[in-house]
Amino acid sequence: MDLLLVLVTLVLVLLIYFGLLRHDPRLPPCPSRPLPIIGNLLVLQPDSRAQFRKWRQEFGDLFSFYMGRQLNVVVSGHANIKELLLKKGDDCLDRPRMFFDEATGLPQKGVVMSAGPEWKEQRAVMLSILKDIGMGKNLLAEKIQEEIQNYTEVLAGLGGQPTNLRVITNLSTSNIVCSVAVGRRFEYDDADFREMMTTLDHIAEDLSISNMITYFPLLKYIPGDIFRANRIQSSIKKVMSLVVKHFLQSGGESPDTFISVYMKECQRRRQAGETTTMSEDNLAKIIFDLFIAGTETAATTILWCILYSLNYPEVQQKIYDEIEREVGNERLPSMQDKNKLVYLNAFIMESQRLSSITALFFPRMCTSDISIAGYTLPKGAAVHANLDSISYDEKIWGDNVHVLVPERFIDENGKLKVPEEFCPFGIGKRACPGESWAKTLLFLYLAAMFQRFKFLSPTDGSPPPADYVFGTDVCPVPYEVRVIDRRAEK
Ligand code: HEM
Repeated sequence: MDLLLVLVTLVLVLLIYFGLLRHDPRLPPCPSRPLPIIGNLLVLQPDSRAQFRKWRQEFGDLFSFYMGRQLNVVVSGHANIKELLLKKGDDCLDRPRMFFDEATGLPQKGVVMSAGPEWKEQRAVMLSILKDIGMGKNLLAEKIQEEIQNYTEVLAGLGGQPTNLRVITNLSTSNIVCSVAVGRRFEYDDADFREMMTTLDHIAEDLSISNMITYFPLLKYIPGDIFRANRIQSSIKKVMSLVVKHFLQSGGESPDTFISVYMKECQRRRQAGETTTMSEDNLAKIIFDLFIAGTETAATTILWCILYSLNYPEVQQKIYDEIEREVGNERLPSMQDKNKLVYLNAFIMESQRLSSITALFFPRMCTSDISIAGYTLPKGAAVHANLDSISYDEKIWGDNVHVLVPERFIDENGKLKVPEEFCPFGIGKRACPGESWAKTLLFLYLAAMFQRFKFLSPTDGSPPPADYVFGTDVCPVPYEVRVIDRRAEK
C-alpha cells in the first residue's frame, strides 16, 4: 500500500513536471527546463550581460527563463527591440514589481517604477520641469559649470598621485541633482551629503542581490542578511529621510528649483480643481529617482571615458588637440562649443557604445500579449530590452566592435553622424527622460577635464584593463589614474 502511494505520488510529480511545466511552444526558447518553485535559478549567472550574449548565440534573438514563477523574456537585436518598444510599446509600458521599490515605502510612485496614469502624469511633469530648467533658461548648464569648477580643483589637488576617481566623481554628479532639486550644492566633506552618497552606493551594490527577494520572498528571513534585505531597507529609509530633511523641507524656498516648481504646479492643479496624482509622496520619490537613475550612470560613463583614454592615448591626444584648437586654454568649454568639438562628441558616443552601461536597465512588464518575431510574450511577462545586443552588433558597427573607434560617429565631411541604432538612452515612450541632462553633463565635464588634465596610467605603458563589473549598471573594474594638471606643467 505504502509503495503504491509512493508510486502514485511520483507519477503525479512527473506528470506535473513534464506536463504542466512543459515549455509552451509559443514562448521564446528556454535555455533549460524550468524547475518547480525555483524556475531556471540554477543556471542563472550573476553576470547576465555575458550570459545573455552566450544564450543569444545559442537560442537566437528571443529567449526566456523563469525566476521562480515569473516568466522573463529577453529581446535582442535593433529591429526586434524597436518593434517591442516603439510599435508594441504601449503594451509594455509598466515595470514588474521589484523588492527595492517596495522597500522605499512609496512603491510605484515617482517615475522609474510607477505605472499607468500616475506614471504618465509624473513623467510629463518631470520632463516639463527639466525642459524648463535645462533648455528654457539654461540653468542646468550653469549649475554643471559651477560644479565642474569644484570638481576640477579637487582633481588638480591630487598632485598626480594614482587615484581611483569613483567617489569624487559620484559626489560631483550627485551635486548636480542637488543643485537642480534644491538650488544648492554640498561641500564634498559635508557629513550628511557623504552619508547620503555612501548609502546610495550601498543601495546600488545591493540592488541585484536583493532583487532575488522579489521572486523568493522567504529569502529575506535567512539569517545573516545574505540577500541584503535588511541593509537595503535601512539604506533606503535613511536616504528617504535625508531627502525629506535636506530637500523637501527647504527645496520650496528658492525659485527655479525642481522642488519649488513641482510644488507650485501641484498647488495650482489642486486649486483649479483638477484631478491630479501630483503629491509630496510622488515628489519625494522623484528626487530619489533622480539620484538612483541620474548620478551613478553619469559618473560611470565619465569613468569609462577616462579608462578608454588611458587605453587609447592617441585618442586622448586628438581630443586635447581639438580642444586646444577650437576653444583654447583660457576659458572653460561651454555649450556653445559643442558643435565645434566633433571628435570629443564622437569619443563620448563611442565610449557609451563600447561600455554599454545600461546593457540591461530595469525591465518592463507586458500588460497584454505581445507577438514578436513569431513568438508570444504573454501578459504578465517581464521583458528585458537587451541594449547590449545593439551596441555590439557587427552588422551595424562592423567587425571591430570591441575596439574604440570614435571615427564611427564622424561622416566623410567631418560632421557628427548619429546612426539610428545608437540608443544608450533607450527607445520609445519610456526612454530616459534625463538624456538631454546627461548629454550636457558628459560634454561639459569631459571637455573641461581633457582641456585641463592629462590622464596617465599609474605605470607607464601598462594601462588598467578595460574590464567590467556587472551590477545595476556596467562599471569598469576599479582602477587608478594619474591626473596631471597641464597648468602646473607650464
Ligand atoms: C549616461 C547617462 C544615462 C544613461 C546611459 C541612461 C539610460 C537610461 C535608460 C536606458 C533608461 C531606461 C529606459 C527604458 O526603460 O526603456 C533610463 C531611464 C531613466 N533615466 Fe536615464 N540614463 C542616464 C542618465 C540619466 C540622468 C542624468 C537622469 C536624470 C534626470 C536620468 C533619469 C532617468 C529616469 C527618471 C528614468 C526612468 C524613466 C521611466 O521609467 O519613465 N537618467 N535611463
